[in-house]
Amino acid sequence: MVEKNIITLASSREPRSLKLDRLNQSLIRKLQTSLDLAELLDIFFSEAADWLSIDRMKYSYQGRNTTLARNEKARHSANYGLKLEGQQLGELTIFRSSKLGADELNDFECMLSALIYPLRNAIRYQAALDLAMRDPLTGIANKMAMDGQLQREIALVFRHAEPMSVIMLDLDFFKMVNDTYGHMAGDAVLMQTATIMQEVCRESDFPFRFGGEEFGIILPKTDAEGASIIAERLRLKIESHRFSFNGATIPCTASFGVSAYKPEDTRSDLLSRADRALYKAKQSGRNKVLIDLG
Ligand SMILES: Nc1nc2c(ncn2[C@@H]2O[C@H](COP(=O)(O)OP(=O)(O)OP(=O)(O)O)[C@@H](O)[C@H]2O)c(=O)[nH]1
Repeated sequence: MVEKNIITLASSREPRSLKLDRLNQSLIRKLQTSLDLAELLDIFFSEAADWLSIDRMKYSYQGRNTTLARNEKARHSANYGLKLEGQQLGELTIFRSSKLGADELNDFECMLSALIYPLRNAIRYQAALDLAMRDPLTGIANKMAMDGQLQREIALVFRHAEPMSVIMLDLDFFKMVNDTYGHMAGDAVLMQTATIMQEVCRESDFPFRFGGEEFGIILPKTDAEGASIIAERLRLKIESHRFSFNGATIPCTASFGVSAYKPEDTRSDLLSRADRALYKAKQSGRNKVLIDLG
C-alpha cells in the first residue's frame, strides 16, 4: 500500500512532456497491433480521451463516418485534416465540454503523429481487401466475399432464429450471346445484369457474381417464399430488359434456383440446394424460378 503511494507520488512529479513521450511510445506500440480501422480508432480514442478528457471523436473518410463518445453533449471542438505524403487520410474532429488549451492541442497533435502511419496502413489494407472481394468486371461482390458473408449470415440466423435464403441465377444460352455478338457484348450483358440485380435487391441483400455467367443473392430475414418472389421479379426484369451493346439489342433470359436455410445447414448445403433447383430450372426449359425445399 505504502509502496504504491510512493510510486504514484514519483510519477505525478514526472514532467508532463516526459509522460506524454511515454504515452506516445505505448500508443505507437498499441496502434501497431492492428490493421483494422475501427480498432485503431478505438485504441486512439481511448488513449486520447484518458489524457485530455476528450468527450467525443469523429473520424470521416470518403463519406464514411465513425463516432466514438464518452459524452455526446460536448460542444467545443478542434478539427484536423489528415494527410501523409500527399495522400488524404480523412478528417478527425475532437469534442470536449471545456475549451482545449494550446498545450492540450499540442499534446493531441503529438498523439496524432503516432496515429498517422498506422492509419495510412489500415486504409491501404482496407482498400486491398475491398479490391480482393470485388468482381473486377461488374463491381459487385465476388465468390470470396460471398463465402465470408454467408458464414456471417448463418451465424446470425443461428443466434436470432430468423429465416435466410439464397438465390442462384445463371444466364440462359450465354455462349450464344458471346458467339453471336462477341465477347465484349457478353461482358456488357454481365455488367447490366449486375446493375439490374442491385436495383431489384434491398439494401440488406447481398448480390454477388459466382463466376462466369452465374450470379447469386443472399437474402437475410427472408424465407423461401419471399426469395422466390424476388427471384421472379428479377427474372421478369431480365427478360424485359433491352441489353444493349454498340447499338445492338441482345435478348437474354436467366434461370433461377432458390433455397432457404434449414437448421444444421452448412454454407455448402444451402448453396447446393439452390444450385440443384437452378439445374432443374435449366433442364425444364430455362427462364424460370424453381425452389428446392430440401
Ligand atoms: N463475355 C464473357 N463471357 C463469359 C465470361 N465468363 C464466362 N463466359 C462465357 O459464358 C459461357 C457459358 O456457356 P455455357 O456454360 O455453355 O452455358 P450457356 O450457354 O449459358 O447455356 P445454359 O447455361 O445451359 O443456358 C461460355 O461461353 C463462357 O466463355 C465473362 O466474363 N465474359
